[in-house]
Amino acid sequence: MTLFVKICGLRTEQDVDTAVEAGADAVGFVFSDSPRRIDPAAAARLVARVPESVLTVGVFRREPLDHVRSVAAESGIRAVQLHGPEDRGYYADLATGGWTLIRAAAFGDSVPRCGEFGEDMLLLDAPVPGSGIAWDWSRKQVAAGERWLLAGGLTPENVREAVDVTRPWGVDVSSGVEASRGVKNPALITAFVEAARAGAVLG
Ligand SMILES: O=C(O)c1ccccc1N[C@@H]1O[C@H](COP(=O)(O)O)[C@@H](O)[C@H]1O
Repeated sequence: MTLFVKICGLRTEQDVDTAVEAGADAVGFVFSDSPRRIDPAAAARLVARVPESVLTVGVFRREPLDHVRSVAAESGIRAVQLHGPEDRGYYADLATGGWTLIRAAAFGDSVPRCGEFGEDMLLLDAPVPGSGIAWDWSRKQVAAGERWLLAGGLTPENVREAVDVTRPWGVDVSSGVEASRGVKNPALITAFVEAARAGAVLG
């Protein structure tokens, strides 16, 4: 099994092409308040460049359901990642749209289980998403074998150790592959994907 790698917060053609060529499994576009925010029309142009084999993910934080549906439809993304307090009804509604669902839970929340809200993947993140601040990964609460992604403060330098310690199904990064806040560095994207998969022993 290969480690699933998602590169998030992409805003340019070069970002997308670099992530795809590096072998990322998923690319993310942020549609909520963030230095990485992108509008749905611009995202649609980038989504069109992404091969079918790579999952396109829209990232939302505390947005109304109708807004998420409308942005997801306009941009053409295939997965929705939610960072808010959405309830099971919210997930059930989105599931009818056919999107792959990713539920983000902050470290420190009650012990999360992948699928308990109907999500397809669970993302265990720092309390402030997209901050680039790492948390104590050794205290991760997700059971081995679940479809979960580790996120929060990952970089090309620390991702290997983080994977060895936590044995996630996948990893997700934004700040750690940037030259400055909101601006990706292609060399760091490539280095991150390579480092994440180098000698991985997965649980
Ligand atoms: O990146 C953001 O600005 C963002 C905004 C709102 C919700 C989620 C956001 N990013 C997610 O945060 C983690 C990665 O964070 P880091 O920068 O690598 O520490 C990842 O799940 C992004 O999708």
